[in-house]
Amino acid sequence: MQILTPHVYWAQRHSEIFLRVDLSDAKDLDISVQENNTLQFKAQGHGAKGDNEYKFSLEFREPVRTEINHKSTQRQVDIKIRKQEERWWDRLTLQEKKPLFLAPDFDRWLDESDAEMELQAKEEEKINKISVESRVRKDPYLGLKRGYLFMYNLVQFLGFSWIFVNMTVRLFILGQDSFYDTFHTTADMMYFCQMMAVLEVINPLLGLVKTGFFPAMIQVAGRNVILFVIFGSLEEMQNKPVVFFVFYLWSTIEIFRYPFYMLACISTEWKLLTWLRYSLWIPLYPLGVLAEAVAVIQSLVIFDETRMFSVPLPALLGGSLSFSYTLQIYLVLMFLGLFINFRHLYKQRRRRFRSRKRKVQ
Ligand SMILES: CCCCCCCCCCCCC/C=C/C(=O)SCCNC(=O)CCNC(=O)[C@H](O)C(C)(C)COP(=O)(O)OP(=O)(O)OC[C@H]1O[C@@H](n2cnc3c(N)ncnc32)[C@H](O)[C@@H]1OP(=O)(O)O
Repeated sequence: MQILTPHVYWAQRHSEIFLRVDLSDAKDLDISVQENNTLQFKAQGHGAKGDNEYKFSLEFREPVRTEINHKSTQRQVDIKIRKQEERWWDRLTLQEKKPLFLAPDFDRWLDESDAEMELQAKEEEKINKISVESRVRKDPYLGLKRGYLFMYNLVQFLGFSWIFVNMTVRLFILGQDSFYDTFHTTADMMYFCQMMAVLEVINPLLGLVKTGFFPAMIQVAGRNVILFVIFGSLEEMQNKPVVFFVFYLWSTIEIFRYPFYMLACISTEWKLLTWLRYSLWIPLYPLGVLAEAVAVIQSLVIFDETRMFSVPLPALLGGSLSFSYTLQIYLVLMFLGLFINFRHLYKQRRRRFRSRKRKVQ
């Protein structure tokens, strides 16, 4: 029996070499890497010259590991050999002249930069897998937390949408007259939503969201002072047009903010919604605080007249200290709060759009 050389096709990656030996139904395989860094191949099979014993040897360009991975199929023998060092080789063999039986395996062939990209993609995939696995392992309650947040955001979204739609419809039907009974038609829902919003201060404390505790506190406390103390406790304030402006400005941002959070809970993003969530506050926040300041100023006289919440003082000091003094201090705090939250939202906006830009690049 003649001993022949089969056709061998090769390709490489930074860490390994792939050889495809064109031999079908190969048996009695004897494949090894000798100490002189040479691959010895011998097998019985069906090749270009029919059934025969085929053999070849290849002295590699650089050291390889001696362990070999091979698989014989009906059509070919696949061999995988690991390089000793992860490096790109400019050719397979030590000898410069390519053996006649050797050719590139174009099914697997990649040039160096493509192989680097493939390597990078594999690395990224590995890192992503590890980070997802470790997140799931670290936090077995992730699903529960997301479910809770989704429901919370959904309820808030429905509440604020109801207020917004109700006010808009009344504005179209009644025109300016609708300004005067905003409180009586929407206050219950606003009470409900704003009481629920206390959870927005608790959520970051429990580590459920990445929001800063302080900005959330300023936001919730600021609104609740206006809603419960100024509008809720003074009947004289309840039919003033300022209620309309305050409620309308609050609900306008919330009908975009809560759906944005809902999508975040299911790892989804709508670009337009994200843009609205991180842009609408620019006009709405100062207008909202301005409307709230008008409400506080209008209430000062009423608190002075009714002496509601006034602090009793000895007769020598005038009998009582009107709550309006506290509110005057609060007015200053409001603009301080506006500054803190404006800066916070500005940073959030930059972070959000900068990271999106980076992802696009
Ligand atoms: C000692 C008491 C002092 C009191 C002093 C009071 C002074 C008061 C002065 C101020 C008064 C303000 C009154 C308010 C007026 C108005 O509202 S006017 C209308 C316009 N208003 C707005 O635009 C503000 C809307 N509100 C907010 O944006 C927030 O409440 C905020 C706290 C101010 C900022 O939000 P924040 O959560 O920090 O930013 P985000 O980028 O949206 O979120 C950060 C990450 O957290 C995730 N997340 C947050 N919440 C949730 C949630 N519920 N569900 C799911 N996920 C959530 C969010 O997705 C972000 O995650 P990443 O995208 O991965 O970063």
